[in-house]
Amino acid sequence: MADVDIVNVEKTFSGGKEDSPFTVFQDVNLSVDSGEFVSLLGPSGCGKSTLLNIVAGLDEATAGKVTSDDKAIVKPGPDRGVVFQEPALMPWLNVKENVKFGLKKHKLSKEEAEDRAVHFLKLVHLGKFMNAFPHELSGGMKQRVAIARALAMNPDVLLMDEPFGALDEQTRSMLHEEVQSIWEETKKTILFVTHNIREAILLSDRIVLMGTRPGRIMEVFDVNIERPRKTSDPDFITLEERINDQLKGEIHKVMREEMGDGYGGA
Ligand SMILES: Nc1ncnc2c1ncn2[C@@H]1O[C@H](COP(=O)(O)OP(=O)(O)OP(=O)(O)O)[C@@H](O)[C@H]1O
Repeated sequence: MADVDIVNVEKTFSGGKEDSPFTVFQDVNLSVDSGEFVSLLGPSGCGKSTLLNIVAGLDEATAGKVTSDDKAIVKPGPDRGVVFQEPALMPWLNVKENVKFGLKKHKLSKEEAEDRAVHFLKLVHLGKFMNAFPHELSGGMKQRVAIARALAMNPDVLLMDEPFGALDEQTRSMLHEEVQSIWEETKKTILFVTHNIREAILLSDRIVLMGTRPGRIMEVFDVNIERPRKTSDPDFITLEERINDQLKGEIHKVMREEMGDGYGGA
């Protein structure tokens, strides 16, 4: 297990809009405890994916520092697994081979790699589909393979960027249950990007609401609701409304700036 510390982080893209430097966010500070489930929520473009990519080591902060267990993050590492919205499986490999492929750098014996792949595929309920090929799977099943692939590498931190964004409501809901039980069983530290307020409340210990223009952390909500959570729970509804009000205000701000006088929203 490991924690993540994001200290005074800024990200500026040099070739931003109209080719001038574009600062996505500044002074972002966030500590994620070991074993904690934290969601990043915010309007499109506020920099959720950019921040996640910096923690993954796939992108670099312009200023500030990001550490995991006090070690500076400068590149991707086996201590951090990433699951994206698109599962990006290799079509020529079957399900088990796809999971084992991710283990190549781990220098495991053949038996160990096999055991790990089988264990995590069973954990995501794909025990019967180990020999199937990606084109034979539904979107939800493909995403389960991607989750098993990330977990098989045994990372301390799991970084998930809208992993269920492309799935239908029912599949999404099943995967919510699976992610919760995996998290409870493995006690991974999870940083989870989503647009979906309900998804964030269902899964997280804390929800970090990000705003845009300038990108920043607006508010951090503790989700003190007993698990398993129900969307009909009065505490759930109250928190959903609080977050929704803040998020709506932020989205209207973006629309007003983009559309000027032509915008008829609140
Ligand atoms: N490589 C890049 N070069 C220039 N600008 C970029 C680059 N990557 C992202 N951006 C800009 O940075 C901002 C933040 O993007 P990012 O994808 O992190 O936002 P997001 O909150 O994850 O959005 P969404 O919810 O729509 O996925 C956007 O305005 C985007 O256009």
